[in-house]
Parts: sequence; structure tokens; C-alpha cells
Amino acid sequence: MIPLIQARELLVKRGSTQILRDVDFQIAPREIVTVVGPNGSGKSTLLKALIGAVPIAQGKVTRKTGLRLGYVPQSLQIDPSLPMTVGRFLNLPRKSPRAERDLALAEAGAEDLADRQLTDLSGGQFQRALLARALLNRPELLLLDEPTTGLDQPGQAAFYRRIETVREQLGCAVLMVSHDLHVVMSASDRVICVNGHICCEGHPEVVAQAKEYRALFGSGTGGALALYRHQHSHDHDDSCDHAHGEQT
Ligand SMILES: Nc1ncnc2c1ncn2[C@@H]1O[C@H](COP(=O)(O)OP(=O)(O)OP(=O)(O)O)[C@@H](O)[C@H]1O
Repeated sequence: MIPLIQARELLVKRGSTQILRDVDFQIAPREIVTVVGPNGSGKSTLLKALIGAVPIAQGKVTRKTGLRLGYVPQSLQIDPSLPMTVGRFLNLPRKSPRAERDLALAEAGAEDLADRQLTDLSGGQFQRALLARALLNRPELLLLDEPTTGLDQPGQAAFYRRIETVREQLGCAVLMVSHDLHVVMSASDRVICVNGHICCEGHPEVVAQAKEYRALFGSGTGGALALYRHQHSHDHDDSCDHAHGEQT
């Protein structure tokens, strides 16, 4: 199967600092891939490098010809003094036909938000507005960078159920960054652990059976702790039986 995006031996720098190295990655049509890793480990940078939003120092990213992307950023600063409805936001940077806006809003579960001010939305409503904007492009690949930050557990679960529905409706692949390990285990076809490079990856169910599973995910809250204690050893052999320290 032809991948939607393929990266080979990526090196990404910010100034003289190496942020990501030796990244080999690809994503197939309809696949749901989740990127996990400690704060500052390069997860957002990986998404941005794949869509061409940050320059690549070495290596190559190949995108399927004409690939349609939808990107939901980690955060978006809205000037509170600037009045802007969700409907108008969906018309930026270019105006879309009303029917397309209504469809995207419905798919994102935001049909009742079109006339609301962006600055008045709750966290969950704002995420749905961002999702609607990403869906306007009818993406073949939807990228979501920690889309449920600030949502409570039911809000997160509802959002990810919606993403699965969107995947079914649009037939798109999904690449997302998530700190929610329940989501990682339940909603992903593949998990990638990033810490300056891809230190391990695999099918969540396979990972769950492996000895690396406890180091990576553990279970419940302990799993989250295990993830962040999963120290990264730089003389590793791409296995995950080491603990990450948070990168600063
Ligand atoms: N515009 C920038 N200029 C310089 N350094 C940057 C820039 N953006 C990110 N970095 C650095 O790159 C590294 C990786 O950042 P990135 O945002 O990709 O991490 P992350 O894994 O997504 O983190 P988090 O989980 O906290 O969102 C960090 O050390 C960060 O400080």
C-alpha cells in the first residue's frame, strides 16, 4: 500500500539544537497512529516536520501527490479583543461554501456553534471548532496535536469517539499526539514513542503483551507514571525497557 506520508532519516534542528534525529516514519491510508513521549521530546516537531511547517536539516519527507491534510494545532491564541464567530473562523484563510462549512461543523459535532464567538467557547467546544476547520479540507490525513488538552475524562473520551467516527466517514488516516494512555491503548492501530528520535513503536495490543509494555504504559495511573519515568538511555538498541526522563 502506498503510504500517505513517508519520512526517511529525518534530522530536525532548532538553531544548533538537534530536536529529532534518525526518524523513519510512514502512515498508511486509514491508519490511526498515536505519538507518545515526555514533554519536550519532539512530538509536535515531528507532526510539523511531516507537514512541512518546520524545516528539515537532513533526510526526506515524501507526501502522496496532492495529499489533503487537516491539522488541529496544540493551541491557538485568539485575540480576545477581536470578535470572531466560529463560522467566520471557518472562512479563514479562504471562504468556503456554506454547505461545506455546515458539513464540517456537523461532522465535528459543532453544528450549534456557527454563530458563537470563539472566545466564548468552552475547551471542548473550541476543540470541535478547530476540528471542523481541519475537516473543511476533506483530509486524507488528519493530524491532531494533543487535541484534548484541558478536557475532562468524559470530554476526552467523547472527542476520541468522534475522531473514530470521522475516520469512518471520511476514510482518512489519523496521526495524533496524546498523553492519554487509555486512548493510546484503545483507539490506535500503532503507537510511536518519541524521545528525540523514535525509540520504539508497535501495535498497542502487541505492545501490551510485551515486557516493554510495563515500562511504556503500565496500567491505569501507574501506566502514565511509567511512561514518564521511562528513562531514555542513549546507548539503547531501540527497545523500550529503559526509562524516560523529561527533556528540558
Ligand atoms: N520554535 C522553537 N524554537 C526553538 N526551540 C523549539 C521551538 N519549538 C520547539 N522547540 C524545542 O524543541 C523541543 C521539542 O519541542 P516539541 O514541542 O516538539 O515537544 P513535545 O514533545 O511536543 O512537547 P510537549 O509534550 O510539551 O508538547 C523542545 O526542547 C522545545 O523547546
